[in-house]
Amino acid sequence: MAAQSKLPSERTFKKLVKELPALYLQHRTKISRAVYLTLVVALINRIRNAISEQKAASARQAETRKRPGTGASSGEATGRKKVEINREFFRNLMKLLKIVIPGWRSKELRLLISHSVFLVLRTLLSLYVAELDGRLVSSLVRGKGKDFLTGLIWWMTMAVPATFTNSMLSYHQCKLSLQYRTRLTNYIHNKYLSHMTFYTLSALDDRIKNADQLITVDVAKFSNSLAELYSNIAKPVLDMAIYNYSLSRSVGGEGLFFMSLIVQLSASVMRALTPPFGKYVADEARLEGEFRFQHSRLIDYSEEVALYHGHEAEKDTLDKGYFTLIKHVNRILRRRFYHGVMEDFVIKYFWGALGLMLCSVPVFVKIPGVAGNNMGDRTESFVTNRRMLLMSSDAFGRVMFSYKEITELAGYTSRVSTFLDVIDDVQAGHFEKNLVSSADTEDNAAILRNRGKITEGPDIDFVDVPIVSPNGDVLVRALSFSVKPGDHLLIVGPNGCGKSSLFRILGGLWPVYGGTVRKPPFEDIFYIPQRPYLSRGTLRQQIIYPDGIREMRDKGITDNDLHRILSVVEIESIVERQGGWDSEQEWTDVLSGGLQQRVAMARLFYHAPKYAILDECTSSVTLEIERVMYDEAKRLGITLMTVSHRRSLWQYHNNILQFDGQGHYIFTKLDAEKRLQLEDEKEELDLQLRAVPNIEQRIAELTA
Ligand SMILES: Nc1ncnc2c1ncn2[C@@H]1O[C@H](COP(=O)(O)OP(=O)(O)OP(=O)(O)O)[C@@H](O)[C@H]1O
Repeated sequence: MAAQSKLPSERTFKKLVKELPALYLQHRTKISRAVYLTLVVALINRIRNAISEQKAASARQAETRKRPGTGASSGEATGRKKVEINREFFRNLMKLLKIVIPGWRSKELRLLISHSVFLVLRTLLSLYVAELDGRLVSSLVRGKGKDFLTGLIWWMTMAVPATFTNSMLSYHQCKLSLQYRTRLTNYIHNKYLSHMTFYTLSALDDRIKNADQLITVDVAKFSNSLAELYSNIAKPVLDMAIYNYSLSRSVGGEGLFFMSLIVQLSASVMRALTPPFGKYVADEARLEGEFRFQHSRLIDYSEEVALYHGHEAEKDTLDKGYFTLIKHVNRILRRRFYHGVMEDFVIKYFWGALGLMLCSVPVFVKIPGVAGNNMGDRTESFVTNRRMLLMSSDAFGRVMFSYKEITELAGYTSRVSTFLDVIDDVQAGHFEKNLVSSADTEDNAAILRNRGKITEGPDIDFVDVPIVSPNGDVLVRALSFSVKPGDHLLIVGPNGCGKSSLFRILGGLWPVYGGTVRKPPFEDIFYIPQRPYLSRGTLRQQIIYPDGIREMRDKGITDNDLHRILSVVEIESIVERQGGWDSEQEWTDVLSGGLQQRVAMARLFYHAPKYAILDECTSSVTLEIERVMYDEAKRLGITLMTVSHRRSLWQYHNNILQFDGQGHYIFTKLDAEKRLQLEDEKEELDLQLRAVPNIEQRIAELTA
């Protein structure tokens, strides 16, 4: 409907066409005729665009009507996808522009304005230089030495503002790119690091694969591309307008108009033949991200890979990633090559010939109102016109080339804005992840559709809460248990039964699909995993994480207190060994697994929360240290929730939550009777395990 309203009625259109010649003749000067003709072309263009938009809209309507039953033709769908500089691109770009230029008083807008002032200044200076050039050559041809010398002095004088302006332009462009990047990075960091989005994006959603690459590389490329595009478009457009206006004064508006028409037509053909560079760029960035990710994975797990001698397998994966990327880049290179040949031929040679023809107009045709036609005048006007024409065609060429740059910008725009959209979506609680097949059963699907209730209270209480993994696997249908202060809870069960998942729900990382979860505020629960997280920073920061030194001081804790905490877990010597509290190291490399677990326990004692979740966090320490840790935690009044297979830990807990790995569980008191039962179960399991080699031995005997 919107497209229809843009079209004039057939009657108005016919009337308009009839009146065109009469209106043209009413214009007396060359300039007003040129302006008039340009307006007519613009009008025709608008009508043409409106018609094609209307056609596209009706085709879309027809397709929507056709889709149920017959199925849409995929060719048309891909065809539409190929047009990347579409409404969606502009909508996304506007959204990003609002972030990078947040208001009328922003620094970015001020930079943009002063950039524009320098752009205008440079065009005016170039115009003056073109005229000066003509005058200089003319005075040479006429043999006027004094005029020539004066011209030369002016020429050198103009060099000062011209060179300053040029440097200012590149300075502004770089500064703008930097500003855009800073705004966008700040905006993304604020979103990405709030509401645990960095976790949900990678664990609960499949849409964004390499957030790191998006934030570090793609945002920089987008900012660069946007800053470049402004100077690559604003300046040539301005140049074209000013030079064409000046040219029309000496070669006549009609000549210029017909030349513009031919140029327009060839430009349209070129545009139609331009491959979708935007999509190529987006794909390339994605493949680059995947390749980088594979390398950073190798660095993260270098020790494990080295111990497995897994370098050949890793090399295969890396080579595959690299060749996929290079295959794509080569494809783009080939397309760019053919496109470059066409572009050069049309822009440099075809349009150059047209320009020469235009410059010859004042020589062969007497233009009314243009003074003098002797040798000197002709030379002056030819030199000036040719220079202006070269600059104007160069400007037009740059506008044409910028189409390619716009498509590249479209690629980055699409990646960055998709990233922001997915963040919004995920923060609104909507995830997209490949589900396991069991998620399709009606019961499980019903669970996935539901949402439970989360309330705050002094204790932990789960009532009929399902445990569901991010890929839709229902591990436990309805879990109920509670932990009151002082009720230390032991959680046991086979691998993958959902023990850690329970904590992910408690920590608010995974959605609650049903029932009710009551839990204390976030700062009252502290989590210690099997592989403790050691941040970048000083040794002190490892103990007080996630607090900073200011929070530590606010709490009235000193380095001596930290020293005392370390002495509980018997690692106070590391302070001296590692070069003091302020020494910075890659702590995961310099501390052994057991030391890292002790640092994590020290962290727990520093924070002394109401509840602590200990997820296999003492697996690498001796039984003696484990006892010290548990005694100290209890002394500090911390209620413990432990996941562990270690029998030695049973004595520290008075409740047990036991999963069977089949979706069932028992929540009961961990008294002497239960301990005996667990002992029996464990012994039976050990016996079964011990029987396995015997069976293997028997098979070997039989087959021998
Ligand atoms: N981010 C994730 N995406 C998909 N599935 C997941 C994710 N995290 C965990 N799971 C799945 O959820 C199930 C339960 O995992 P969980 O970590 O709770 O096991 P666990 O009982 O703690 O096992 P373990 O004793 O081996 O640590 C497993 O099948 C696991 O594969």
